[in-house]
Amino acid sequence: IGRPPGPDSSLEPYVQTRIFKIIVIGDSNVGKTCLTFRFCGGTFPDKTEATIGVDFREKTVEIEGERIKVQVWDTAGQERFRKSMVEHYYRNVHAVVFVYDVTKMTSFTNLKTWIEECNGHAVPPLVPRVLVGNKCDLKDLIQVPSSMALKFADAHNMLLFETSAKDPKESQNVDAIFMCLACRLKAQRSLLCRDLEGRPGQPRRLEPTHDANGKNSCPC
Ligand SMILES: Nc1nc2c(ncn2[C@@H]2O[C@H](COP(=O)(O)OP(=O)(O)OP(=O)(O)O)[C@@H](O)[C@H]2O)c(=O)[nH]1
Ligand SMILES: [Mg+2]
Repeated sequence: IGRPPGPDSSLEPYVQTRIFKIIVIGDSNVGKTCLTFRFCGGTFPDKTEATIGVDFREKTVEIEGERIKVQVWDTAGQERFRKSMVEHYYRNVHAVVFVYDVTKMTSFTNLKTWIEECNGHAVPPLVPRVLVGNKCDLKDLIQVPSSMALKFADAHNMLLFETSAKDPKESQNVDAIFMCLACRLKAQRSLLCRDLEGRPGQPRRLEPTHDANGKNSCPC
């Protein structure tokens, strides 16, 4: 049982597009809005204002033939613009992207506060987290050495991406942040579905088993 090989339009009504909720967290001004804009819209915004509450952006991507909706929550970095929203950010989140600005050391040292906030909201350990150092185009102004960031990422079991929302040459790298998470989530969930399928009497509508190997083709 499962989905037959190849596309079959007669199955479409049964195959729901899955939605992965990914939140983007970090100090104000590190470039969360610009990074999410780059991923979802493909461009760097001319001008941004501090995010109030949350802005939703989304992009539908295809991973191994499955369409997945990546729903990106661009959160506010300023305390006064986020405090009433924090519970919503973390509810049913599938993955977390922590962002700092490579030209601003305080945005890096504050990461521990952001991680504490995340841990304080009972985000399950299976929820993947990645670390993003943004504004790498400002080469002469770098304050956070890669080695320091890498050490921190390792200690917190996160992958590190150093990139720039502004530099068009980096756009593939920005995409890779979200695609890597989407691939990981897909692989995780396919394993879960396979477990469910093994049990008698369980509905089998979700996903075929062959995706359990999806990990191998993940870009990271
Ligand atoms: N040079 C450079 N500037 C950037 C980059 N990304 C963002 N910026 C600039 O940094 C400033 C802040 O960017 P935002 O994306 O609005 O920052 P934010 O993290 O969303 O801030 P809050 O919404 O207040 O939390 C803007 O002036 C952007 O143009 C980048 O990769 N390189
Ligand atoms: Mg913003």
